[in-house]
Order: sequence, then C-alpha cells, then structure tokens
Amino acid sequence: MTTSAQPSVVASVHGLRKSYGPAENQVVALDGVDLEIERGRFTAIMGPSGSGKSTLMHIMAGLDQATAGRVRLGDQDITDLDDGQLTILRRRRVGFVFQAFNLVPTLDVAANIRLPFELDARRPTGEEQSWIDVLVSTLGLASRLGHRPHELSGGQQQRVAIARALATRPELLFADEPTGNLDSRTGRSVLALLAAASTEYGQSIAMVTHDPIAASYADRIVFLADGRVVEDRPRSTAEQISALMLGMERAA
Ligand SMILES: Nc1ncnc2c1ncn2[C@@H]1O[C@H](COP(=O)(O)OP(=O)(O)OP(=O)(O)O)[C@@H](O)[C@H]1O
Repeated sequence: MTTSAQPSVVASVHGLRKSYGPAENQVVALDGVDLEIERGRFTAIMGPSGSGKSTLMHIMAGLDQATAGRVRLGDQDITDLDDGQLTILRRRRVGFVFQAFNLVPTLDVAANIRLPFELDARRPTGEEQSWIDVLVSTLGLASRLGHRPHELSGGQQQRVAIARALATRPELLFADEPTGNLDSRTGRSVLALLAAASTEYGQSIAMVTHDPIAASYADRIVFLADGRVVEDRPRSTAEQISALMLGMERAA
C-alpha cells in the first residue's frame, strides 16, 4: 500500500450555521454542523425534508454562503471567498450531478461533456482527453456522442451528466438525488457507477438522498434532522437504513 501525502479529509465544515430571512421571522436551516467528508470515499447525506441537506451541500460546494462557521475544501478555507473566487472553485475543483441532469439541450453529448473545459476557456489536455475517452466507454456513451440530450433516455442523460462531472477529475463530486428521475433499475446502474468511481478511481463523492437503497451504495451515511447531524453510520443495508429512519421519525 502506498502512503498518500493527501490529507484524508476532502471537505469539512465546523460550527456551520445558516439562517434565512429577517431576525423576527428567521428560518434556521443549519444549526451548528461539524462534518468531515473523507477523501476517496462515497458519503451519503440523508434526513427528512427540510432537515438542511441541500443547504449543507450548497455551502460545501461554494454555491451558497454560511451565516457562521468555517468551510474547507481540500487544504483551503473557502468560507470568505467572493463570488468570482467561488465560481472558479466550482468550475475547477468540484463536480455536480443533479436530479434534473442539467445538460445543455442544444449541445451534443460530446460537447456537453467538454463544457467544463469550454467554460474555463481551455481544451482538455491529451491526458484529460484520454480520461474522457475512458469515461465515455465505461459509461456506454461511445455511440451517442453526436446525439442531443432529448434523443437520450433518462439514464443515458444522467450518465452524460456523470461523465461531464467527472471529466475534470474534481476533488469532490456532489450528487443531489441523482437517481430521483430514473426508474429503479436505471437508478441502480447509476449508483453502481458512482460507487465504482469511488472504489476504482478514488473519487470523493457526497450524495444527498432520501432513498435508503441509494444510500446503501455509500461507504458512510450521515443523517441530518433540524439542521444538525444526528447519526453517522458506516456502510449499511437499505433495510438497516430504513429501520433507522423509521426510529428517528418515531423519536421526533
Ligand atoms: N432560500 C431560502 N429561503 C428561506 N428558507 C430557505 C431557503 N432555502 C432553504 N430554506 C429553508 O431551510 C430549511 C432547510 O432546507 P433544505 O432545502 O436544505 O432542506 P432539505 O433537507 O434539502 O429538504 P428536501 O429534502 O425537502 O429537499 C427548510 O426549512 C427550508 O424551508
């Protein structure tokens, strides 16, 4: 086994608070969250509707700013970065996969996958193009490169979104209900791909989900309730996760 100089934590938040609205009518979305996301692992973030999952993910990904607390990505404290710096950080260091795929309808598959490079005003290097070729073939998209998103199935569109998100080898991939729009069989194949990206390529992944089956693909499951971390479990079966969720609902 080789020892890595990389720290084992890819992202962290400490004392994270986020509130919305004026003081007299304030909604507290995150109420003091401390969390470390481990490098090279697949972490699921679960919790009831309104528990703060999306808010946490958006702040960790530099899409939103904290009210209080610190946020780190890799070895950098990103808490006080301005909008321009956050835009560059998102473009270069994180990847996103959303429920709604978010592909550009006028671009073909190849151009959608290359988009992060275009937005950074550069072309993929030879090594990056080789990696894109690996992604395209692993994800079964080779015969679809000239197609537009509307010519693809939901599962194929999500695979394009995953290829696009992994193309720049992001330090951390964020996935928000990535299988929410897919039938269960296609959803499972997308989850297996994410799990393989983590185990085979060391990709760090943080995935928000409501679905115990989706979370069962992760190495670790963090549960939020009312803006706080209430459980933190290693890999579990869908049945164990469902039982835990039920127990938490009863206790609430
Ligand atoms: N822009 C906003 N303005 C006001 N309140 C907000 C805003 N965004 C989120 N909230 C509130 O913050 C709380 C946490 O929301 P968040 O979207 O993070 O929850 P969630 O766990 O992702 O929920 P869901 O599973 O339903 O997507 C909720 O009470 C929500 O209403």
